[in-house]
Amino acid sequence: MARDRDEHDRFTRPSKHGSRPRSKQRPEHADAVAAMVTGVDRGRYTLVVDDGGPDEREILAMKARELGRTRTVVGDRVDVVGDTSGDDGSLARIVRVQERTSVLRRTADDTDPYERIVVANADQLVVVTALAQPEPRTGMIDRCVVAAYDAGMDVLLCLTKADLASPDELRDLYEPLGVEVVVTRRDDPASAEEVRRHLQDRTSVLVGHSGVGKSTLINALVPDARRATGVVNDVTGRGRHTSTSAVALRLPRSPGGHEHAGWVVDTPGVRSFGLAHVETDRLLHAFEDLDEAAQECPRGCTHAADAPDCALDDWVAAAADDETRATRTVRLVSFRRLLGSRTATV
Ligand SMILES: Nc1nc2c(ncn2[C@@H]2O[C@H](COP(=O)(O)OP(=O)(O)OP(=O)(O)O)[C@@H](O)[C@H]2O)c(=O)[nH]1
Ligand SMILES: [Zn+2]
Repeated sequence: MARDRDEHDRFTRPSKHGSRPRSKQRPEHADAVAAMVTGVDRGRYTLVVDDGGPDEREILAMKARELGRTRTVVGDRVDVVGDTSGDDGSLARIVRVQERTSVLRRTADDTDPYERIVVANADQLVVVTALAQPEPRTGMIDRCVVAAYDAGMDVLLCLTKADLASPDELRDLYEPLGVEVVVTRRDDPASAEEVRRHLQDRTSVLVGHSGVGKSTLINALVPDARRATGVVNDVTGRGRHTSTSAVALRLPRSPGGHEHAGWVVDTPGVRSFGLAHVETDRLLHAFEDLDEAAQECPRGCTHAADAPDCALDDWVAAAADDETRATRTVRLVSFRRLLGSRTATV
């Protein structure tokens, strides 16, 4: 499978470039400052330095030429040199990108060989879906779950507009996959609080289709975020938030509380996840029980419903009682649904 070599190598073989300084590095880099990327706009990076500390500040930076093609995305931990004061007009230089703990990727569509990194170092993907207006689309949710599990991230399914329809069906569909579910409605501030508890101390990426209430939710969580809500002008789209790149927003600290309240990354440009880069085995790792059972599968088993001698079917059949069998069946059917979503069109 074709990949963006540069990014792939950095992620899976960090030892090649390593964190040890390379010989051609200039001595000034020894006193580089650590920072996190919170926004990217046409080659200019917004960073936060001393996150949660006494000298916390936002600075602007560009990439040092020596970084070459290495892509830098929101969530990246980087080292910067130069003017890191954050004063008006100051500009620092990013000289290193630290190894990533997670990489949320997508391909533009399922036949596109080029994958893009959406966000680095995030813990959880929050899939915002309206219970009605617009109708929920399980194909889209499935693809988000696959992308998250492939990245090694947890999934929180946030079901909005609970005043319009019941969440029960979707809950039953996603809880067996290990997905946590929260239900919200605009007129119930306690529901936003529950979402906030799930976001505490973590970096979460929010995705959702237009109109699902994502901006409404973000504004409730991050009061100074000012994400544009509602349709302003159908023809020109003017008056809407026009940014299409990801941006990290800090959750406000609770009074007297945490040093780090967590980050939410809004991704206005991401409407769906192409999954051409996802490998079955990586997806399987997100399901511990299935992963273990699949050790008995024939070599090269696809684990699909029509795969001959797939040990996952034996695992269901070998259940000690009806209840266990029912639970295992739901797990396997759900997993196979996700497998299928890699090639389904939405
Ligand atoms: N009935 C109901 N409507 C809601 C709820 N939350 C948001 N809405 C409405 O749904 C519409 C879309 O909300 P937004 O927050 O703008 O949705 P969005 O997902 O950010 O969509 P874009 O702005 O197009 O990206 C608005 O008219 C909101 O007022 C809710 O809990 N119940
Ligand atoms: Zn199998």
